Amino acid sequence: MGSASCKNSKSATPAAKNEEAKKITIGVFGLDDAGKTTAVKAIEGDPVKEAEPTIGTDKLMVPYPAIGKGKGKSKERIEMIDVGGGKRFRDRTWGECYDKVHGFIFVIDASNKSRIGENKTTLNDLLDNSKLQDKPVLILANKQDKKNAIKDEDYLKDKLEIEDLKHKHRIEFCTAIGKDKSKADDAIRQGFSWLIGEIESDYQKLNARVNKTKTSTESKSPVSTKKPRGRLQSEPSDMDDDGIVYGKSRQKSSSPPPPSYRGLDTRSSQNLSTRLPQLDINKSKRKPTGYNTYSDNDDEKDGTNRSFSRPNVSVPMSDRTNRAGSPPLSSAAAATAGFNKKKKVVGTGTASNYDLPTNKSASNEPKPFRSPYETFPDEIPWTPSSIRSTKLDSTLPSKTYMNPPMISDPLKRSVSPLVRDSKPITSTLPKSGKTNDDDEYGYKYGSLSNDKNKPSYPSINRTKDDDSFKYPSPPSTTKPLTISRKPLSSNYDLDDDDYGRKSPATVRRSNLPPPVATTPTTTMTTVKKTNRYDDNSDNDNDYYKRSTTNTAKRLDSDDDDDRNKSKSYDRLSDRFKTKDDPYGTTSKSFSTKPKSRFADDDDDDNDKYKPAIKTRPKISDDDDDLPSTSKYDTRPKYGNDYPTSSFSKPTSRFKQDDNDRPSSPYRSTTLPKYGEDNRSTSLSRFNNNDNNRTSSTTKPSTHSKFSDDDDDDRPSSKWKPSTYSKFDDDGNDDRRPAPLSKIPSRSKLNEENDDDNRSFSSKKPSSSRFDDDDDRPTTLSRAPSRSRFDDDDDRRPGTLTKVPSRSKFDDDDDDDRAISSSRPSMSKLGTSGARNDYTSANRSRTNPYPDY
Ligand SMILES: Nc1nc2c(ncn2[C@@H]2O[C@H](COP(=O)(O)OP(=O)(O)OP(=O)(O)O)[C@@H](O)[C@H]2O)c(=O)[nH]1
Ligand SMILES: [Mg+2]
Repeated sequence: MGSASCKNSKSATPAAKNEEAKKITIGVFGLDDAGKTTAVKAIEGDPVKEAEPTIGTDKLMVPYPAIGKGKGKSKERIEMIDVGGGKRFRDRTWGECYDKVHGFIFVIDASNKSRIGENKTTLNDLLDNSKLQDKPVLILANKQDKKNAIKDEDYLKDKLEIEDLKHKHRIEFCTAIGKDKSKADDAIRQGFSWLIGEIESDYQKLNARVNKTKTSTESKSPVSTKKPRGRLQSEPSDMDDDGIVYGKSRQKSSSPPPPSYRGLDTRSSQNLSTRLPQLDINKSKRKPTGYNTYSDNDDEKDGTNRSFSRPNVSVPMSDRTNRAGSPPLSSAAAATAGFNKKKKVVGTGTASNYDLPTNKSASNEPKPFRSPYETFPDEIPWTPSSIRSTKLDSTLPSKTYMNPPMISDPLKRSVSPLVRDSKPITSTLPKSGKTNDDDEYGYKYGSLSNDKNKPSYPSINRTKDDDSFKYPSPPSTTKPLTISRKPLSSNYDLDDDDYGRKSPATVRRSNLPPPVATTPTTTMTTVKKTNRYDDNSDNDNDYYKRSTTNTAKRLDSDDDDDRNKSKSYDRLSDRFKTKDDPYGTTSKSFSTKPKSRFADDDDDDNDKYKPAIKTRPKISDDDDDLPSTSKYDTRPKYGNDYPTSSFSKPTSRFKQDDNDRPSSPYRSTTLPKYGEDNRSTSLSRFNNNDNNRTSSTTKPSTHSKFSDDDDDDRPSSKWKPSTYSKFDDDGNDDRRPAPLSKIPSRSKLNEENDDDNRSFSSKKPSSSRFDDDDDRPTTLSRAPSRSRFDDDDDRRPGTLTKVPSRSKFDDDDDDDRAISSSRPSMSKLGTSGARNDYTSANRSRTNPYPDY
């Protein structure tokens, strides 16, 4: 049994001018997995139960059937051309065999009704082909051993649309797999005998055609001999080139065009024949993986349940898994197909190019969608916080947080935690108002150095955002402070002012001894904090936490700082100067800080800070929440954000929060460390003023002083308590992952929030922008605009983004009040209408400076 291509078979098929030397060639066609090879093996007298998928074409010699005219001529052999049924083969290699066969067999998997249409199309294409017309065809309805196999001839004819077929044909219902090793299925044998008999009956004519094609130029371009479909439709003539009358005039206006015409593969067999390298079956078999002849479209469409246990077969999985039997293409197969297809499309169609996709597709494993992120183990954006936190815990060394290098870092020592507060007056948000997290992060961290060159964020936008944040409620009369400030001073200015006022606490903080001792604590705190927020589902949570009544400003500033750390430095000095900042020292140190530091925050590249960053891996978990690229970068941002957010919460909450906090484990750890300093400071501050609180929180998280890690760590310890408590009360816990959230009414809150947000957004023109954010699942929404955060909230269950938005904050507060019984004062604010009241109340309560 030979295995050679059709072209090679020419030389192997002698001319049959002599009756004694008559040679008959039979083509065996059919879809993949139909049982062609199995049937051939049965005819050969070597039935098999499992045949290998055929790649390209295969040839073998079978004896004349025991019955029929051939009986007694055992010495002669019938050449069987067994073709691969995959679509790629249908399109490329089948046509090369049409003119070489005296008759053909079409095998159908009668048990696979899902492919009956494909069978119909394929069969009709064959019948329409001029090279096959007038040639007898044996249709084997195979796999009759299967219960669902089509057993009715009329039904099958109807499905195949061959009811009126005048072609010499016969249908046999058979089972090709070998039940009896000694002989083939009777139906197959009988059918094959019939076929041979028909060929022999018209052998001269048929053989003349075969011989003619051997010498004709047409044989070199099989498709050229294929009758155009239009001709078939327009010309009912059944006469072919040889004057043979076809049994049926096939006008199938309703039937789809042949595969090569259907545009499924624009590379028709003709084109492919000129473009593709000659298929080398042997070569293919020697190299099980990566057949050069495989095309993207091959077989992918063909579903199949076939299990390929054939060891030596090198058929790509995409080919094998799509055999008849499984109608739809599996997602994996589809992905693979698409993958291969793209690769194949690329290139000039040279042989080498065709090899590319094949070789690469040898690993037909579909690529993960986020493969680009795979390299960042910490970037699993939506990993359950519980897992992450656990991971962090396990990974966190107990005392390794004492990061000697960090401590030794003069910058970190010198920089006061308040640096965070010193924010650039001008924030640089993307002009376009991008809300894409990736962009944002990249903007912030990835290309921070480049940000300077970028156009600064329009002050108008920023003002809007700030306004929205600062004044969650309509610019109520109650708060002249916020209103007046808004126009008068930039957001940062406002912050500065707040700072200065809050500064008592802040000052104390700044005066606190260098973070040498606290640094480790800070780090640790950061980690915990991160976990906690991670639990809360990421950035959004952080924002949420921030989202206190008046926090908006700070959030904005924080956001800006995060984005434009480098810029902020430059402007810090100015800011402090103008603002009469009691932290001039801090500002100086901050300004003096090298950008590299920020760069470090951004990229972690800074060796200088790396020691401190040791804890980063942990921190990175926080980053996991962020789908965007910046793993570590995000952290500093959070750190900053947190402090800001912590702002609005009253001190009383803070205490509650400590108890209520789901992430208490961290707290306990962090709080003691910070200790003493942070707490006392923050508490006192908070007691006095919500704003102060914000400052306190923010300070620890200041970027400038602390590296990213530092920032994170610090703020966490201090601000956490306040933030937590607040959020807990507010119901921000809802955002947090389930394990942490203690608030039962989370869903409710979310809903309410969502509703509120919508309404709110609708009110404000800026909301549209945020609507856009809805589309973006990522956290970009950090932008101060509230609507955006609202959107984010909707999208991200546990995201931080909500925090900054005023409306949301209001909503949260309302919700919290309504829900949380723990805070009686808040409960009264339960309704949305109470927002204003609540806000005002907060202001009155929290704002120590009514004049503002
Ligand atoms: N149950 C059952 N399975 C069969 C029968 N004939 C073939 N098969 C199985 O169907 C699968 C495909 O058989 P093949 O002979 O390789 O089919 P093919 O048409 O040659 O497939 P390609 O070479 O890929 O075009 C194998 O697993 C066979 O064992 C049959 O009559 N009954
Ligand atoms: Mg086969």
